[in-house]
Amino acid sequence: MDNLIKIDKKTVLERFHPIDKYTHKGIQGHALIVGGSYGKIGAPLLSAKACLKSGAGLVTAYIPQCGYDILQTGIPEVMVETDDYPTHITAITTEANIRAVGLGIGMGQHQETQQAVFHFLKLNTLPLVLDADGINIMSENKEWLEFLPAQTIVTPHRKELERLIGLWDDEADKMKKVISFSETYDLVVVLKGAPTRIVYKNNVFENTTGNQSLATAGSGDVLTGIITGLLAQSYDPDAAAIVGVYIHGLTADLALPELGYHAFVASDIIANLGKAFSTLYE
Ligand SMILES: NC(=O)C1=CN([C@@H]2O[C@H](COP(=O)(O)OP(=O)(O)OC[C@H]3O[C@@H](n4cnc5c(N)ncnc54)[C@H](OP(=O)(O)O)[C@@H]3O)[C@@H](O)[C@H]2O)[C@@H](O)CC1
Ligand SMILES: Nc1ncnc2c1ncn2[C@@H]1O[C@H](COP(=O)(O)OP(=O)(O)O)[C@@H](O)[C@H]1O
Ligand SMILES: [Mg+2]
Repeated sequence: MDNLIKIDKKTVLERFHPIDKYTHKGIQGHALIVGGSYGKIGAPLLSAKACLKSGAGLVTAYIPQCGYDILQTGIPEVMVETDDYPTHITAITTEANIRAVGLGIGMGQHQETQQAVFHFLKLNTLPLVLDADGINIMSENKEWLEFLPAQTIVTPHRKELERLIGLWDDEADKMKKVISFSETYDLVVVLKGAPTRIVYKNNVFENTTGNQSLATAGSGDVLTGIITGLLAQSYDPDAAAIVGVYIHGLTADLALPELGYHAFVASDIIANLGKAFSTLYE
């Protein structure tokens, strides 16, 4: 592919914003993580934690009631707003002054949740990351793609992509279809995999960090949190995606000597975020 740009340290440093000495949490931005359902509260917990540990000043998780104690105990730094319903999300509202939203992880596709997404999208103008069931719900309601703000970031794995754009013949056909999809709806598409590629405005970026340790439950939920955290810090959406996938992959490379390929879990991505971001200051 002739327009392929490698995501390496140089590409990332061109887009990275070091944290200013005189910043405060208001400047660092307030992110909203929307997701979770009964049995899948771990997803927003991991995502919200990763979001905060990627530099967002404040993070609120919007989850169904059943996740309240879990979130508040799992990460006391994160604020929580709950839906009126116990097991899944039925409305998406917040009192907070939010700068970026990550939506869909562990959320399920209950009919009421789909309606909640519809009403949210009709009013929302905030920068947005859509993952997991956020993507699956769009696949079930393709006419809603029109409501997405410009440069919304979508982060499908292979199956989620197939639901969203349909099957492709081969790799070249897939990239052609994704580029066209990205242009039609003005989306930053993060094609998760080995390697992860990012498609935006006819440019294709390919990540150089990460390894098979990342093939573990919740690693995509963590990526959503990282990218949402960067968006909350006012990164351009394509830059947030590029810096996010690089840092996410780098955590697995840095942890490899200690954890190997087997013992690495999604929480280890979060545990290694500090080391990964620090390499950008060296
Ligand atoms: N602790 C929690 O709360 C967790 C909650 N989670 C939440 O669960 C929900 C369901 O998400 P999900 O991705 O597991 O299900 P789904 O979209 O049906 O995909 C399954 C099929 O797709 C494929 N496939 C999957 N990954 C692929 C990849 N990387 N690369 C390529 N292919 C891949 C694979 O298909 P196969 O290869 O077998 O044909 C597989 O059978 C979602 O809301 C999520 O946030 C999870 O994050 C886990 C931790
Ligand atoms: N073999 C691999 N090599 C590199 N990265 C991988 C590999 N397998 C999975 N990943 C990464 O792990 C993440 C998996 O995301 P996803 O499938 O959404 O997980 P989950 O839904 O369980 O959170 C993606 O960022 C993907 O690129
Ligand atoms: Mg996922």
